[in-house]
Amino acid sequence: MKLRDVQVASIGDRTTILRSRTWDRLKFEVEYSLQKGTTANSYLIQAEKTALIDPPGESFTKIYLEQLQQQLEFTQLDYVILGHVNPNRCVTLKELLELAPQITFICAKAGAVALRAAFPEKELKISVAREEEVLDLGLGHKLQFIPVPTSRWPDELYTYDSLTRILFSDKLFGAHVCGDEIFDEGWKLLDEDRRHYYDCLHAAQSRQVEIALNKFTSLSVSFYAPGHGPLVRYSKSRLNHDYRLWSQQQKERDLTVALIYASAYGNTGTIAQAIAKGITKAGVAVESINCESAEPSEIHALVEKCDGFIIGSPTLGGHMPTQVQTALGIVLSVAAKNKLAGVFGSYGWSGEAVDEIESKLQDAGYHFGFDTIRVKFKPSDTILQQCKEAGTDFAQALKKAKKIRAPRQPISDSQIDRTEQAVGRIVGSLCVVSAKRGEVTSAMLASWVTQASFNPPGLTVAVAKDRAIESIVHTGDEFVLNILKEGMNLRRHFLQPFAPGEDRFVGLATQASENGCPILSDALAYLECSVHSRLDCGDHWLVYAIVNNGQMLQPTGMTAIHHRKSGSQY
Ligand SMILES: Cc1cc2nc3c(=O)[nH]c(=O)nc-3n(C[C@H](O)[C@H](O)[C@H](O)COP(=O)(O)O)c2cc1C
Repeated sequence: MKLRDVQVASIGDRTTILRSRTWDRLKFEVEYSLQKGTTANSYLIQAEKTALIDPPGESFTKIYLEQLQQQLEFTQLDYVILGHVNPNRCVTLKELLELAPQITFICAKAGAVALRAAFPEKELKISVAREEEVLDLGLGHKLQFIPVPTSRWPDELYTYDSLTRILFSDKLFGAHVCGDEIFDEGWKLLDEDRRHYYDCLHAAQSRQVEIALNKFTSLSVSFYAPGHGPLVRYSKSRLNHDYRLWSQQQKERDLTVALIYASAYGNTGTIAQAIAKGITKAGVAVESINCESAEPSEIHALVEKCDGFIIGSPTLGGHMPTQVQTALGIVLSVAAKNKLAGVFGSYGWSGEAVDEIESKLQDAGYHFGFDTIRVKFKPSDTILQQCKEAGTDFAQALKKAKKIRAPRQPISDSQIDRTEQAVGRIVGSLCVVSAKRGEVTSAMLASWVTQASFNPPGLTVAVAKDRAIESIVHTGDEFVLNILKEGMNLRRHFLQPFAPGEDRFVGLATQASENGCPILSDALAYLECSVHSRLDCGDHWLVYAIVNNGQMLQPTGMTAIHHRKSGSQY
């Protein structure tokens, strides 16, 4: 199998897709954590004028430009339309400009600022896209532009071709999966990837996503052409509906965290995304604000209404950027002292910005929901997992505080729900699920385990959505189910609280299984499993796994069983 290539296909009148494909994980960002590769989709419209939409980032620069050269004469390229501008994409743009210096860039206003900053030495031709304007490429191809600024991409821009009725939707409706299918014929299999993509990229800006969705309701769209993954034709209305539903669900959460950050080169942004994922998976909403593009009044309003806030900043020239300084000033003057705080940031060598934010918040008397996160340059996969867990800890602390603040109801025996008592009579085998994906290892105690099929041999485990291990037991992942022996004390070990990223196997005898996940040597038996699918069950994922291999570790002994008084607890 090729590791990277560019697939080219016609998708409409004079319209070609160039899909830069990788079957490997592209980057260490949470959005790629399902490790199914991705495609960076670029589009070419060749009418009387020629327009290229969204060239990929530097991972594909060379192979992409080679393919593009086979589709056109570079001297004939009139426009390059940018759904958003980032440093990664600018690497490709730089080479493209060498080959086609005549091009005019079309992007949103914030994109124009970013482009000029990326190429200070060049006299770029830039046309700022405005909603009411139409770009006529000739032969019926009239392009309409839809600026949809969000906190993560203040320069986000969609493009609509009124002839083919394709909506080029950049970050909206994508998925990080790689394959040969250009369209979404197999969309039912994409559910988990699409949801993961939404959770990573859009859940923390769901308000803006709703505004974006409303911006093209009046357009008749034949299909959506996103920046990543399959084109959306067969599941167009379903995905639109899902995005609305997921955004609505974010709005209905009881608790909200304000995530306020800036990121010049993307590293602090990557950390922010991991923290946000950890918070949202615990059922708490995140509203993110990019200090560089937000109005002070917007920051003020969010800080006032949020239940907790987290501030992130890079260190540049020994300081935090002025926009972060302004935001910090607003936070210090507006946020009530009982709001939970958090600080994070990427730095190169000295990291003054994070220290300064932390000490100012400390001096002002705020309590912190996690230990301040300092990351040297780019976060690794292990660090991202820690950031996610820190986010989950933060969300759990907020939920706990809310419960404490709620007035206590006097409890009498008669009020204990009889149904709960009855549900509590369901028992399960006490097990430890251990999983490893790349560098990341995790484990959890599980008693909601049961055999689910004979052929293939299969079982289900219910995993609470806010468990650290949840993010590494997706479809296709592997784990070991360690079945505990009655009378052993392993249970107590796994019940203790673990800090984000802490090794959960310290002090325990373990051995590696064939699938790489730790086996507890003191377990009664173990099973090596691969995750077949996951069912969304309220606050838990029901993970169905196929057993590939298993062994008794002790010839005698009974399975430990967990008896409960109530179905409202494990
Ligand atoms: C112009 C410039 C100045 C920097 N100054 C500092 C500094 O004073 N101290 C430090 O620890 N890192 C410094 N760095 C490193 C950045 O903090 C580091 O690259 C960080 O990952 C940037 O985060 P971001 O990608 O979120 O913008 C500097 C980087 C640049 C480009």
